[in-house]
Amino acid sequence: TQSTRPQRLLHAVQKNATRGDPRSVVKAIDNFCRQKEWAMNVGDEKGCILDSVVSEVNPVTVLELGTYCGYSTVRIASLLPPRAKIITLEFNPDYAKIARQVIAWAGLEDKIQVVEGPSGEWIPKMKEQFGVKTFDLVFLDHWKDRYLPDTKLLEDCGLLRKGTILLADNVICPGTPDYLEYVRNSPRYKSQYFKSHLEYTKAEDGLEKSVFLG
Ligand SMILES: Cc1cc(C(=O)N2CCN(C)CC2)sc1-c1cc(O)c2nc[nH]c(=O)c2c1
Ligand SMILES: [Mg+2]
Repeated sequence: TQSTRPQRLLHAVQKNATRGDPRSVVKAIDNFCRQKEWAMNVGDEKGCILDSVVSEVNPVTVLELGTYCGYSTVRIASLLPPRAKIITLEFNPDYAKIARQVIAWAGLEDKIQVVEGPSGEWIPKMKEQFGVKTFDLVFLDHWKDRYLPDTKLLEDCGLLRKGTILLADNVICPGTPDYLEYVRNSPRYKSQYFKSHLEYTKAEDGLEKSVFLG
């Protein structure tokens, strides 16, 4: 039976990365996507912007919407202080299965909780299920049509605090116009656009960083 692209990406990690070395896992995935097959990881160019935001925020509690194969999950977790945690939501069970193995190869299982299912159903359960009070950082990288409704849900569920940072991938390509319009015009956010490129291509894309003002 034919393998899937996430399975081939996992095999590239197991073949080329060192167990317990998150940066080698990130490098192995980027090399696979540059040399073999494009895949929708945030990539190294936008990944460096992600790294700088994570390092600046120094979050204790992180929410990632959209795990895919765990590339950005590993990238973020490798920068977190010892007791910090990241909860990552993935709708697709096949992606979640691969991500758990990529995360295990990086040796970051203790910092990461992969949760399978729709973000719209899990966000309202964050407090009761995972003992979350508020998130310090939210990385939106799941589905363009869910960025705005899930942001409003996070607000309504009291999961954002004054100073929480929302960082959104793909605001240009594939594009999230309704989300951009909201965070750029709402008095409750201060937004900033980081121009970059779609992973592994020359097409324009960027990250939008928005501070929740409470
Ligand atoms: C699937 C896909 C195809 C894209 C594209 O324009 N392509 C032209 C150029 N060729 C080379 C690649 C394909 S961009 C993109 C994409 C990229 C992300 O970072 C995503 N992140 C989260 N969730 C998504 O659904 C998501 C989709
Ligand atoms: Mg993306």
